[in-house]
Amino acid sequence: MTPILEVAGVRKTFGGVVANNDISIQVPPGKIVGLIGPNGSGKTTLFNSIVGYHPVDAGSIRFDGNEITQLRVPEIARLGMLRTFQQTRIYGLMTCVQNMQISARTTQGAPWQVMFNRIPPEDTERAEALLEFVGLYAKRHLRAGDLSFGQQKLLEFAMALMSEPKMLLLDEPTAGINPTLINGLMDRLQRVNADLGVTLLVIEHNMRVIMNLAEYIYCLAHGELLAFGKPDEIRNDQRVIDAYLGAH
Ligand SMILES: Nc1ncnc2c1ncn2[C@@H]1O[C@H](COP(=O)(O)OP(=O)(O)OP(=O)(O)O)[C@@H](O)[C@H]1O
Repeated sequence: MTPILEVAGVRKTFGGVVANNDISIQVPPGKIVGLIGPNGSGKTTLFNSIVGYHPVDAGSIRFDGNEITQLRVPEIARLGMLRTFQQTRIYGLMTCVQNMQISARTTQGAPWQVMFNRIPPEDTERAEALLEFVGLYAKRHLRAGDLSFGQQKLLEFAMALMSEPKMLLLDEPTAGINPTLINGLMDRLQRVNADLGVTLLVIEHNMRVIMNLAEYIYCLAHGELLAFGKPDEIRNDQRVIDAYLGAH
């Protein structure tokens, strides 16, 4: 099966720090793939390279049949790939619905124009349906800044779905989420994948979550690709265990 995302030999340095060295990963369409590794192993840097946040030093990145190595964030987003963040990026003074409307494909101009422009009714309908999907419908008219951190992450996830992406890169979706809400979030991620057909690449430190969610897992350590396999293979891989325990 042709991968929807193909990263080949990517290298990214910051001054003397080699954050990613010769990283190659492939994500098949319609799958959930995990990206794990100890703190500082280069996971977020790889996400940033993939979505065009910064140029890479070497290597190539292809998405959905397009060479995207030289493209920047808005162009890659238009092709259907978005990322979410460890720390949420929402507009705290705007309501949940307004945050959603900003993320709609049809919205033009600066975010605050959402408050003044006529919003297509279908955008509002879709916004409310997605807020329902993530369990925030009752809070749709509250200011986003008044939500808990976990709820803000759900809002950010719903915002990412507003533009009907083909693929989402999720950076620690369960971090900071109340443990009792984590199962509900996992269920929603699985439904987005199965029902909407969105391919997911997920950075996650919660091993229970990623082992249950992902069909395949890549593990980075010290900026290098350390291991790749099914969850059971990764769980039992001595190199992975050593990397997490701090052995070199
Ligand atoms: N903008 C930057 N400038 C300088 N160094 C950076 C920058 N971004 C990342 N690094 C360095 O690159 C390395 C990889 O960092 P990165 O954030 O990609 O790791 P990570 O695996 O996502 O870590 P965490 O799990 O803690 O989020 C680290 O040594 C980090 O300090």
